[in-house]
Amino acid sequence: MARAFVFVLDSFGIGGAADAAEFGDEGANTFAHIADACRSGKADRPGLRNGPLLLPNMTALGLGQAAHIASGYDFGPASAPLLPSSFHGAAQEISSGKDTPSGHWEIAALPMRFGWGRFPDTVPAFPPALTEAMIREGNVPGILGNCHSDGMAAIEIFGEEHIATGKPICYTSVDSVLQIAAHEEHFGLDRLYEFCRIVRRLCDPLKIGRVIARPFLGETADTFKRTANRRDYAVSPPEPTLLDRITEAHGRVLAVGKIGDIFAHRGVTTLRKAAGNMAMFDQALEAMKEAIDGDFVFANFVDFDSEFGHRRDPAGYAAALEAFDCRLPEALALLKQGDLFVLTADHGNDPTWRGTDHTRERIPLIGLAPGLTGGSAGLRTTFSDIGETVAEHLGIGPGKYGTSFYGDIGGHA
Ligand SMILES: O=P(O)(O)O[C@H]1O[C@H](CO)[C@@H](O)[C@H]1O
Ligand SMILES: [Mn+2]
Ligand SMILES: [Mn+2]
Repeated sequence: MARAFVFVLDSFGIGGAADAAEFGDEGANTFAHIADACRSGKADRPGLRNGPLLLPNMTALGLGQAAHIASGYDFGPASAPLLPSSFHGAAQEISSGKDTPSGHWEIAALPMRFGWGRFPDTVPAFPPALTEAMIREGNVPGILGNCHSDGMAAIEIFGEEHIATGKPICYTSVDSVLQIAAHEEHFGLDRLYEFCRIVRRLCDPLKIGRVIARPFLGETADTFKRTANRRDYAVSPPEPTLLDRITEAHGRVLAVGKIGDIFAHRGVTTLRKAAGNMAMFDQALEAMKEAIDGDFVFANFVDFDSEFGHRRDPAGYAAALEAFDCRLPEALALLKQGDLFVLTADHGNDPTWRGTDHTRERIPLIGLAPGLTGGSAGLRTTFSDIGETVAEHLGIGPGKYGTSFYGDIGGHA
């Protein structure tokens, strides 16, 4: 028996996806372009950060090697010594989407190769029958938006009209999402959640992955601010995931952050939530301390994606990575012999790229397995290899989709 920990740095892609061109993302590379921006002084921000990207702890786990495996990128500090028992590699996604559920479900050994519905980039974006049903069943006077949009732009453009009319702001993106922004006080937070539950049901036949509540506060376009009360209403995974397999084997899944929502709370034993990466890190440490043999701690750090990737803010993203890296030793210090600790990502979100959407990229898999030899896991053909490695580590039989790399890093023969 043993314990396993997977921390997902939401959107921390490392480029090189073989199918990036099919997504309009050829050349996108979240990590490399942040590092390049830092190196050339383009990610300096007084009072926030300066100079080259410094990630000594992730570098010691093999981030540089992982980047090189994924795209040939040379991070430079990759020549620094690696920690004993550390391992590194990169993985290609096989799911058809580059969204958060696709990435996480594939990590949890359930790739989604087909099947998500999406709304076209037209105005209106939603089919009239859906819009009519949302208004009628949701008992609202109409909807605003009805288009593809960046979330902050949607609030800036429609927020004041929303307050005046009570019409929720409904928008989408290239992902399989229908997002609903509404004012926490004028519209009401509970009412927004209730409206989202109704829209969730209406979206089921359209195979929309998530309906997302995006509450905000403020009174004018220049003062609107989204709050931490975002809530995702996801469809249930269509087959058992690693989380179900672990709980069936009587292990516990200790989820941190968005993980509960992403898996529609299936296979989740306990859930810890917090606002902001640092508070989330505190929660992840608490989960690590609580974990006993057979348990799996699965944590998501969403700020990288929502605060910096979608906002196309390389300096902010770099600062968030550096802050995360600084805290990593606290997590590593909690590891015992026989534990498996993995840092990875669910997709890319290159803050130097066009638009505001995710980018199709490979993901890093770096970590520490005290007691094992560690080394290179190479380039994996699916994110599911991470889930299968966790399964093998926890003594759970193999699933249908991925291949464990546990043997490559010195695990069970
Ligand atoms: O611009 P915001 O509202 O953050 O939207 C983003 O959030 C959605 C869910 O993560 C993505 O599909 C993307 O559109
Ligand atoms: Mn994500
Ligand atoms: Mn996102």
